[in-house]
Amino acid sequence: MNHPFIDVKGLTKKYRRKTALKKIDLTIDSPGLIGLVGPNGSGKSTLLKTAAGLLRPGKGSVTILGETVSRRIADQAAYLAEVDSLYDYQTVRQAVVFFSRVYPDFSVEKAESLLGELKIDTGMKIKSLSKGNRARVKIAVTLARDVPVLLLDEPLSGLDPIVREEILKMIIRHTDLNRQATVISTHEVAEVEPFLDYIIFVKDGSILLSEDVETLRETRGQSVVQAMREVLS
Ligand SMILES: Nc1ncnc2c1ncn2[C@@H]1O[C@H](COP(=O)(O)OP(=O)(O)OP(=O)(O)O)[C@@H](O)[C@H]1O
Repeated sequence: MNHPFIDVKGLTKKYRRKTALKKIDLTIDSPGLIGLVGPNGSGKSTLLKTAAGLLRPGKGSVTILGETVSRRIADQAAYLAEVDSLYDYQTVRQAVVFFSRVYPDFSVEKAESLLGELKIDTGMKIKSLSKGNRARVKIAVTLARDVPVLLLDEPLSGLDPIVREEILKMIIRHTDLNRQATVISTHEVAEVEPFLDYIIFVKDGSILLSEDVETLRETRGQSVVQAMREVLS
C-alpha cells in the first residue's frame, strides 16, 4: 500500500492560550514542489515543525509515509529551519562532517558538490560567512540529504533577489521532484509560482485552499498569485 508523503488529520496545536493550528486536514500524496503560503502568524512554521517531529501535535495526527511523526521521523524528512541551524565555531567543512554524522542519509559528496556550485570556500568559519553565504550553506546541507520529504521554512526570507533566485534554482535542480515532496513556505509567491505543483493557503491556523496548481488554473482560471489575493484577502 502506498502511503501519502504527508497526511495530517484533525491537527490542532496550541501555544498556551494561542491556537496556532485549528483542526487541519491535509494530504500530500504526490511528489513535487508544494508552496505553503499565508500571512505572518498564520501557522506555516507550526505546521512544518509539527510535520518535522519538532513539535508535538496537540490533537490529531501527522504521518509521513505512514509513520507517525516523532523525533525519529528525521530519517524521512529533512527540515530547514527559519532560524539558523549552523554552529558559528565550525568551518563549513566541519559542518558537513557534523551533518553526515547526524544523518545517515546525508551525502558528503553531494554537499561538497553543491557548495562548490555555490562557490563557497569550505575552509571558512560559519561565523565569518555573509548572510547570503550562510543561507547558501543551509540549503546545501539540507539538499544533501536523501529523504522523501523536505520541509523548507522560508528559505528565501530576508535575502537579496540574486541569492533568492540562486537558492530557488538549487531547490529545483537538486531535489528529485518525481520522487520527493518538497514543501516550501514563502511570502515570495510570484517568485516560486512557475515551479509549483501544489499550493496550500493558510490563514489564522486554518487551510483555506489546498489544490494542485494545474487544477487551480483550470477550475478557477486564475494564477496562484491571483488565487492568493482572493483567498487570503
Ligand atoms: N513558541 C510560541 N509561543 C507562543 N506562540 C507562538 C509560538 N510560536 C508561534 N506562536 C504563535 O502561533 C501563531 C502561528 O505562528 P507561526 O510561526 O506558525 O506562523 P507563520 O505563518 O510561520 O508566521 P511567519 O510567516 O511570520 O513566520 C502566531 O500567532 C504566533 O504568534
